[in-house]
Amino acid sequence: MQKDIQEILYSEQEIQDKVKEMGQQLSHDFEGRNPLVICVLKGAFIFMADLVKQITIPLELDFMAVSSYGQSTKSTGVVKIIKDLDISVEGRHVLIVEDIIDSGLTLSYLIDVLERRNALSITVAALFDKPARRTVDLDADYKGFIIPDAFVVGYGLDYAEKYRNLPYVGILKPEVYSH
Ligand SMILES: O=P(O)(O)OC[C@H]1O[C@H](OP(=O)(O)OP(=O)(O)O)[C@H](O)[C@@H]1O
Ligand code: HPA
Ligand SMILES: [Mg+2]
Repeated sequence: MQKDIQEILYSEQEIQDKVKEMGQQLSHDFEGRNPLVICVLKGAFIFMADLVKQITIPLELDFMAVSSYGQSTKSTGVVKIIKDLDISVEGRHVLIVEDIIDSGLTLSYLIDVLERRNALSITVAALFDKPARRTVDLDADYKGFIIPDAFVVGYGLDYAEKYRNLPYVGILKPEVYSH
């Protein structure tokens, strides 16, 4: 796997430090609100697991699986719900946990769905933000790292379902997906 990585952007330690900082901030900001924390599968599964361990207030969590990239490094533009939530968002303070915001299509679709289901508030925490690729006007409330316009993998992020188990985040060598 390592041989397919062009450059490591953030080490395991740098990611852990950032996640801790985000968890502390969220613990403060969501005090008394019993948030429903939603993990956007599959990419956010590691971030979610690490983040909730750093949040010290009561919360509930749930999972939603959506997909739009499939076997490609470009969004298909069609966001599909593969697994829906079990817990109702109606009247709840919702915190969406995402690994990355790229085009913004996934999140704008999700926010729209949750608004129509009458969530009381919707907040987004994303570990990585790639603003150069945005096609919709959208910003996260809590952002970990701003990254360059490159396809990245690791720490939950995949290319064609691979590399999710790398403990760091790196840029995938273009020759891995360009043939
Ligand atoms: O801002 P966008 O351009 O919509 O890209 C971001 C989304 O794309 C990835 O999910 P993907 O569809 O690859 O599913 P996965 O999480 O199962 O890998 C990633 O995990 C985000 O959810
Ligand atoms: N890497 C992996 N998955 C993604 C990316 C990325 O850079 N952008 C959107 N989904
Ligand atoms: Mg993916």
